[in-house]
Amino acid sequence: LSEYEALLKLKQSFTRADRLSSWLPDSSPCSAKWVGIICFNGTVTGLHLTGFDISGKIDIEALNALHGLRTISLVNNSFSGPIPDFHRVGALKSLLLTGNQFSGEIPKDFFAHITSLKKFWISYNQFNGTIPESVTQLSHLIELHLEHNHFSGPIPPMNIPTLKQLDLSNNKLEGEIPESLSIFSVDSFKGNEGLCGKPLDKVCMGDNKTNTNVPNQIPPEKKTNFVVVVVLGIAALVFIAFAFFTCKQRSEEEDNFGMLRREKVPDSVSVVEVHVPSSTSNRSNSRASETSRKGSSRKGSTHGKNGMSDLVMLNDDRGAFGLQDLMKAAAEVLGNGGLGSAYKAVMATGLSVVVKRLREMNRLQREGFDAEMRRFGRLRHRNILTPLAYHFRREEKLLVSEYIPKGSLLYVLHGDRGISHAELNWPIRLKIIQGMARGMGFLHTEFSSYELPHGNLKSSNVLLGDDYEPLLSDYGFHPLINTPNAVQSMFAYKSPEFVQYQEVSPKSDVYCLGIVILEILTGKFPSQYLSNGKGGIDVVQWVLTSMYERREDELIDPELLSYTNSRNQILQLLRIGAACTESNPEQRLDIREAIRKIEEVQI
Ligand SMILES: Nc1ncnc2c1ncn2[C@@H]1O[C@H](COP(=O)(O)OP(=O)(O)OP(=O)(O)O)[C@@H](O)[C@H]1O
Repeated sequence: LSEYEALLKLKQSFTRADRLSSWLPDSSPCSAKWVGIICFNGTVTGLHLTGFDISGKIDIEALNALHGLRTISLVNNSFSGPIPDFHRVGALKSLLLTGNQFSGEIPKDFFAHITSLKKFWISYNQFNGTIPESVTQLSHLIELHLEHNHFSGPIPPMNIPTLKQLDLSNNKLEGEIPESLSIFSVDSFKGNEGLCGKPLDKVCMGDNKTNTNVPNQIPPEKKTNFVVVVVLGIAALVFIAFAFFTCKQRSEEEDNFGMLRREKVPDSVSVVEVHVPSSTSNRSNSRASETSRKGSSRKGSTHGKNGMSDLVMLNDDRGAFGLQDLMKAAAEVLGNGGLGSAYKAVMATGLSVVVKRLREMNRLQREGFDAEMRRFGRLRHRNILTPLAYHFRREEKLLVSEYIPKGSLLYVLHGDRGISHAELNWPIRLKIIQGMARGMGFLHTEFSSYELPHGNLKSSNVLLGDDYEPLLSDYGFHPLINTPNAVQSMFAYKSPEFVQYQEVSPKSDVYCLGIVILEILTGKFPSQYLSNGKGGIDVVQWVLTSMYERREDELIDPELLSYTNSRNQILQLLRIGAACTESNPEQRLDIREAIRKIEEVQI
């Protein structure tokens, strides 16, 4: 069977499929963009029929003929009966069946043949029986949603390190929660009367029978665990004390970065505006005023007076300075992003700079790192922030840029609703979008051989100049970072192609550009910026649904609604934003098309 024949066969097995009218004989599912079909390199990789009100049978033979199929979403439809033999469809990564009427038991070995699964959602169905033991074989599983079914019996001893989301709530499960799952919250288990053990406050008694809430009593079989915990605790304390003394010694011996180190940077905060307590600030200020010496670094110099490697100036548009000047400056923590922490430093000369400590950039040795930095230093474009200087040591890398007083687009758009936000009128928002697009075009030319010429475009990395001309920062880091760190810290790795296929390309930058465009037009904080997805709004999904339902006006930031004459241009840009965030990179605009369309929008 060819792909189109297989899909038409599948459609025939459905009893209500009114919305699949674009699935027509003799057309190609990928190039003719059949609704609900996701393609990659011309092959069908996803079947996303969410909320299509379809019922009937699911022809597994037909699905089996789609060799590239990796994700199936039939969420919120009306399928019923036992779970189909999805385990016969090869290499599935996501199987999402939430919100149907499936019922009966899941066969014992169901998961043994489908070990590639990363997401398995069957919540809000009518499944019963026990959770099959074979679930423990899903070693890549990230999300497991079984909530609101009728599962009974014990939870299998799952020990899956990749598991990030677990919801077993509102079933009839009983017995002790396996210790490996005690890290999940109470919500993952609530609504199961017979469950006991952590994180619930029901202690298990005897043969895994539950007891009422007696949290302070330690049952005999737990006493050995208790001893082990105490021993481990002491070992951890010894280790921490050792690490503390070693670090302290090292930092005193090695460098003079005491001032920068003294600031305590909060962890796991995506954006923070932290101000140094005034005592520290004053102390730094007074030190700064003691000195009036000139910068100690010259362009290309690498060693300061004390023999310690110094700053290398990349661009002396703002005058030369050295590490000594930085260390004597008044410093303030700006935030702790994925790539490291950022400090504002005001030097004695009055120049304010941002010093970014690059935490994860250990892929290149000195020469490679120098070469990349020199590339950055040569960049000249009105929408690009060219760094001023850098510092390289194996254990400490700093990148110094000019401080831009208005701050980032993120702050101006979602921070306090002060004057800057009021100034974000339609012409200025258009100017920001067009400037960002030009900056991206420039980077895609300059770094055309890079997989990700920017790699980390998001509103906190778009700084706003005095006249609201946007300046892109934190670009071009891809060659410097090892992949696992890049995955954690660069926004391009949140693109759908990475989530689904672990692939990134210059089109991933287009996805990031699209997110910022939608953020600017809707005025909403995109949930895509958060790693746990909690908070903000999934702007991509919201825009898709509202456009599909012809309710585009609700997408526009209420603060732009007074620009009634510009409604069409705003909608035109919303459509461009949607085309940039298209989940299939093949169907997504490429950067040149995106720039051309963005430039066409006139006030
Ligand atoms: N040159 C600058 N001028 C003014 N503010 C800046 C400058 N560089 C960064 N900032 C602001 O400082 C804050 C922290 O920056 P940082 O780059 O550490 O965080 P981030 O952008 O959230 O994360 P990432 O490390 O992924 O880029 C952000 O709000 C950012 O907008």
